[in-house]
Amino acid sequence: MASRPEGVVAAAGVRRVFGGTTVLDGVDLRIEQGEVVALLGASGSGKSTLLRILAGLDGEASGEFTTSESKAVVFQEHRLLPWKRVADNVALGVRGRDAKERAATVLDEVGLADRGAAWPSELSGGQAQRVAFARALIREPDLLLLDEPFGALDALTRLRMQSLFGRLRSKHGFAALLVTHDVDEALLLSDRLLVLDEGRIAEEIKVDLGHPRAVDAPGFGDLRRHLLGLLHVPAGPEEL
Ligand SMILES: Nc1ncnc2c1ncn2[C@@H]1O[C@H](COP(=O)(O)OP(=O)(O)OP(=O)(O)O)[C@@H](O)[C@H]1O
Repeated sequence: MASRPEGVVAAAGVRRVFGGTTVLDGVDLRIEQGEVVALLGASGSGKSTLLRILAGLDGEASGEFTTSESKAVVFQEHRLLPWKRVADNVALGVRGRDAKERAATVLDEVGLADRGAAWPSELSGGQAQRVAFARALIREPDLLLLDEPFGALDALTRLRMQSLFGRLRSKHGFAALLVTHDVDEALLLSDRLLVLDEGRIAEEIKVDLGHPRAVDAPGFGDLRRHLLGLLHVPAGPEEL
C-alpha cells in the first residue's frame, strides 16, 4: 500500500483500463489533511474514474492507493431519497439519539434550518445540493470527494455555493478532491490544482492566493491564463 502518514489520500501508479482502453495510466496523488485539491482535465480524461476509485466505488483499478476511512462523496446530482424528508435524508445511517439534532445543526450550517420537514421534490436545485453537502458533513469527514458538485447549477447559485463551500471548509477543516470543469472555480476554491492528461497527472500548480479570495485577487488572472493555456482553451474571444 502507498504510505499515508497523516495525509488523507496517497495513491501511486493507479491504472484503470476499460475494455482495452487505458484511461488512467499511472496516477500518483497525495492529499494532506485539510488540503483542497482541484482536479481538472478535458472531458473523458478520467477525472470521475479517479474519484470513483478513491471513493471505493470501482474495484477494478490497479496500483496502490489508500484514503482516510472518514470520507464522504458529493456528486453533481444530489442523490437524495425522494421518499424521505430532508432531515431524514441528512441523518440517514447516522446512529445515536442525537442524530436529529446533528441533522438540524448541519442543515443550519448550509442555510436550510427551516427546510428539514420538506420533501426533496420541494427543493430548488441549489437547495438540494446544500442538503447533499449537509448529508456529507454530518459525519464530520476528513475527506470530501466532490464530483462536479456545482456543475448542474445556474451561474449565480454556483457562486453562492462556492462561497458556502469556503465557509464550511473554514468551519470543518476537511480536505477535498474537487473534480471540476470550471477553471475559475478551481482557482477560487483550491490550494493546489492538478491537470489530468493522457492518463497521468500532467501538471501540478500551487494556488498561493490566500483565503477567502475573489477573481480579482492579485495573481488570479495570471494563473487563469496559464491554466487555460495548459487546457488548450482560448483565454478570451480575441483568441478564438
Ligand atoms: N464504466 C465504464 N465502462 C467503460 N468505459 C468507461 C466507464 N467509465 C468511464 N469510462 C470511459 O473512461 C473515460 C474517462 O471517463 P471519465 O468519466 O472518468 O472522464 P471525465 O474526465 O470525468 O469526463 P467528464 O469531464 O466528461 O465528466 C471515458 O472515455 C469513458 O468513456
